[in-house]
Amino acid sequence: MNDVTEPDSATLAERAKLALGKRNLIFIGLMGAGKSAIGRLTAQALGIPFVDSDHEIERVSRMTVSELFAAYGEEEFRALEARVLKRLLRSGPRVVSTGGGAYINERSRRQIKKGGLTVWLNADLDVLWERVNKRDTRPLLKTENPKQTLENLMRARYPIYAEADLVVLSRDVKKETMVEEVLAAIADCKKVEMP
Ligand SMILES: Nc1ncnc2c1ncn2[C@@H]1O[C@H](COP(=O)(O)OP(=O)(O)O)[C@@H](O)[C@H]1O
Ligand SMILES: O=C(O)C1=C[C@@H](OP(=O)(O)O)[C@@H](O)[C@H](O)C1
Ligand SMILES: [Mg+2]
Repeated sequence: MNDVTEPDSATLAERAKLALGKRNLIFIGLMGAGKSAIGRLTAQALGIPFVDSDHEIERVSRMTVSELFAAYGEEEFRALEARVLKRLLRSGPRVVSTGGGAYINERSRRQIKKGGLTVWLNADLDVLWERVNKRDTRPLLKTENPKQTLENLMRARYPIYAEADLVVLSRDVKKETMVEEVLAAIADCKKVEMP
């Protein structure tokens, strides 16, 4: 028999890394989708650096995301986020987890699209809610009815997230399973890296 029928001896992570090439892998999606957690584990599996844009924003500003929203408002936060993302995406390959609103901002979205391969962690409302209601670190959810706010954000944002190169369904399975699905999506990605 010829080579075509032989099993691929390279591991999933190796195949994903090869397919990614020099591009960044950029996680997008709503709060609670798992961008920060799954992004970090995916970077480990790929053996490339990881950075979370919210952490980087907090590091350079020496303020938390909540403090930034309270002191300067969302518009200023988005401007800072766009500047930070531009710098983080300059060289690859690395895994970049963004905050949920980054891809919704036109300027950041342009940079993200230019900056690498995007993967949308798509999750349903109950999964997201179960995860985000345990913490109060998300200023946009400090409303009278945060679950309704989350649902409104889903309606407004999901058509935009859908522009991502890859989509993986985020749900209550082991994080390692999520990572494997992300790696498989990258490895199977037909979009060829441009030189
Ligand atoms: N597959 C998963 N199973 C269980 N918990 C998860 C999973 N993915 C993420 N989480 C948890 O959900 C919470 C939100 O995840 P996080 O990575 O902060 O999301 P995001 O950065 O998209 O807002 C964290 O406590 C994280 O550990
Ligand atoms: O959805 C958003 O607009 C935001 C999501 C947050 O990040 P996570 O998606 O990692 O929670 C953080 O950037 C900020 O609170 C705003
Ligand atoms: Mg996050």
